[in-house]
Amino acid sequence: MTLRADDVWFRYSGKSRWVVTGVSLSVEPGEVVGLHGPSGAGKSTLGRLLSGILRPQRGHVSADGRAPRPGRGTANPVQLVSQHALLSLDPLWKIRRSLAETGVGEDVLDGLDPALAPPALLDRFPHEISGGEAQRVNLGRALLADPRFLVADEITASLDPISQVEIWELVRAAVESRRIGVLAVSHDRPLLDAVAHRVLDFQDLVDAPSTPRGR
Ligand SMILES: Nc1ncnc2c1ncn2[C@@H]1O[C@H](COP(=O)(O)OP(=O)(O)OP(=O)(O)O)[C@@H](O)[C@H]1O
Repeated sequence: MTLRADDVWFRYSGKSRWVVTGVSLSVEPGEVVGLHGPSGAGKSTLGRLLSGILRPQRGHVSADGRAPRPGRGTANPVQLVSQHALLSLDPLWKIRRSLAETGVGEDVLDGLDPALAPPALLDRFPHEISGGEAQRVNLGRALLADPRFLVADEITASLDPISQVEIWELVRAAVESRRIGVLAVSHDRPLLDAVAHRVLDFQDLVDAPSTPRGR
């Protein structure tokens, strides 16, 4: 079971520049791989490709040999968690309902690991919780979907230091107890050095020519 990108090329429209140019990488179960690079390089785009939200125009993405697909009845084995936790939560739904969206019954949530479904937050709306709490809920929702891989895109970029530590402890616990693989995307190199087993530089992954051969 490996999350793989094989010679992946992507651009947002036919006339725009290629954002992801010939990228190959792999993430193994139980491994945290850091992805570092400057703003605008294409890290988030690669994260969306790896979680199946975007499809490459060339090359392949696979998790356990199959393309990850969000929203096809069964839970996506590659869950994406992004920086903007509050935007990921429906403002009209209580946290309980957002977490239950993963397929866990709303009534079952009270008995689950409080780290994933914090009891004090379940009956609040998103506007009634802090940014750190929202990111904890967002991460809990991704983990309740029982993924094999997590793409964590700047998940603590806008949080205070204590919330940052709490969130990364939760990720590391999931890596160790469930052996999920994590791609941790950030432009904060010291953070990646602290949380990842190895760190890739986006610039080292991209193919030198800015268009795929044969086009
Ligand atoms: N939905 C979109 N439509 C068109 N272009 C986009 C879209 N999303 C991103 N881009 C462009 O793709 C390029 C890469 O963006 P991306 O968000 O992947 O970079 P990033 O490395 O994650 O940057 P940051 O660290 O600032 O989040 C940028 O030039 C951006 O303007």
